[in-house]
Parts: sequence; C-alpha cells; structure tokens
Amino acid sequence: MLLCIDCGNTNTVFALWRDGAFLSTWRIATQHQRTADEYYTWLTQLMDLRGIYGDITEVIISSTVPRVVFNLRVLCDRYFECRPSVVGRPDCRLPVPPRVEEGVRPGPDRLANAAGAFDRHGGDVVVVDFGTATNFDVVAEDGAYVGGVIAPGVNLSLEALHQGAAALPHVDVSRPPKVIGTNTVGCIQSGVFWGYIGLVDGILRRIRDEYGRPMRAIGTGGLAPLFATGETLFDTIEDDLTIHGLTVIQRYNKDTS
Ligand SMILES: Nc1ncnc2c1ncn2[C@@H]1O[C@H](COP(=O)(O)OP(=O)(O)OP(=O)(O)O)[C@@H](O)[C@H]1O
Ligand SMILES: CC(C)(CO)[C@@H](O)C(=O)NCCC(=O)O
Ligand SMILES: [K+]
Repeated sequence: MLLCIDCGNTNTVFALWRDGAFLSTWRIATQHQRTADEYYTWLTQLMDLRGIYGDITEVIISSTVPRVVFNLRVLCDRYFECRPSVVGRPDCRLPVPPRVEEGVRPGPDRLANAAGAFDRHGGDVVVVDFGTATNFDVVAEDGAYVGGVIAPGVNLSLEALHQGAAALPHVDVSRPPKVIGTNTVGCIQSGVFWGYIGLVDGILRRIRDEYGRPMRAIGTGGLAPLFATGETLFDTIEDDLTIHGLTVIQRYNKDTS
C-alpha cells in the first residue's frame, strides 16, 4: 500500500492508495513539531476506524514546508521500514523535468500538480490551485512544468484585512448574492470573492494570450468549487490532483528504478 503525503503551508493530506484507487484521505494541520509517533498513532487510529488493513510499504512526500520532512522520514523509517520519495530531491525523478530558470526550485506541490495534470489530460494545461497561496502552474505540451503565477491565497487575504484594519472583522469566504455590499461583512465578502473571480479570470486570459496555444484550465484545492459555481473559469475541478500526481511520480520512480 502506498501512502501519499502532501504537506501544504496550512494543511497536510495523507492519502492511502492501493490497486489503482485511493482508499481514504485524511487532513491534519501542518506543524513541524509533530513527531513520528504522533503521526503514527493518528494515522493508525483513522485506518482502524475505516477498517483499512494491510501494510504501508511505500511513501511519497511533497512538502512546501522543508522542516516537516525530518519527522516524516522518521515515521517511514521507524514504522514502515521504507525510505520515502521526497518530491524535489535529486533522488526522486520526475516523469518530465521542469523547464525553469537555473537554480529555481519550484514548489513540490506544483511539480505534483503538473505530473497529475499531464497524466490525466496531456500537456497544454494550466492548474489553478487554491491553497495557502493561489498558484497557477503551467504544464507545456510535453508535460514539463514551465512556471506560472503565485498570488496570495483567499484565506490569507481575508486574514490580512482583519489584521491590518481595526474595524474589519474576520470573515469566511463565500459567494455574496450581490456585488454592492450593504454591511461590512458583505463588503469584505464581495471584495474577496469577486476580486478572486477577476484575478483568476484575468490571469488565465493573460496566460493563454502569452502561451499562444489553446489550454485547458483545471481547478484544484479546497476553494476551487466555490469559485467555480456559476462561472466558466475551469474545464474541470479535480480536488485530488496533487495526490494523483504523487502516485504518478511514485509509479515512474518504481518503473524506472
Ligand atoms: N466551502 C468552503 N468555504 C470556506 N473554506 C473552505 C471551503 N472549502 C474548503 N475550505 C478551506 O479552504 C482552504 C483551502 O483548502 P486546501 O486544502 O486546498 O488548502 P490548504 O490545505 O489550506 O492550503 P495548503 O495546501 O497550502 O496547506 C482550507 O483551509 C479549507 O478548509
Ligand atoms: C507557492 C507555494 C507556496 C504553493 O503551495 C509552494 O509551491 C512553494 O512554496 N513554492 C516555492 C516557489 C516556487 O514554486 O517557485
Ligand atoms: K494543497
């Protein structure tokens, strides 16, 4: 059984994959202080609850937070007796290497998104990932990650407004019924919701102009469905794209080892 671990700056997703399908996925806040023993007790309890038995024999990790990798390696070594593949490290090969400026280390989540998108759709794709950041990952015709855009995430923007303006409360993102807010919360929701619709629409348009060939757009990340309601921003929404990409990278490393 393969365990895929996708550590974002806010949340970490664990997903178990066997016989070509995900058995279950679980989410935990990303904290570098978490020990291998804590991960293990948490994970095995959830596996028990779901009635998932069998040994974890392989692990692949994507981490945008370098510090958490240490304890995840300990987890693999102590409890699963394996060495994890860590995306972005030299010994974890990618099906298609990225084409970026020399010395640039693209986020491993973006490399996984590219591998997942290419596997499902072929190239000429842009992935829009709504996580801590809202990032756009451009995948060329041959499947190479070639760059993109990093914008502040939706929840970060809301938090920044609350932090920076004494009279503005913390607000959760939602789609307001109107653009012209008639109370403070409505005004903030409008600014962030319609602001991001404009951001995504405008950046996708400019990416397509610059790229010069037709491109599919795939939405992923927790907030993608919210921004897709009633809009035609994305061709598809695939909330498992990053972890799917991890299975693709792992399979590639096994097949070519
Ligand atoms: N309908 C919703 N309304 C408000 N928040 C939502 C909704 N659906 C998901 N979220 C939140 O959106 C956030 C983005 O989800 P996602 O899992 O893609 O990113 P993340 O885990 O927060 O970021 P990262 O991957 O960078 O750690 C999450 O905090 C999630 O709880
Ligand atoms: C942009 C984020 C924060 C999105 O999770 C992550 O992919 C990251 O830390 N990237 C490193 C820089 C880069 O991708 O060019
Ligand atoms: K993510």
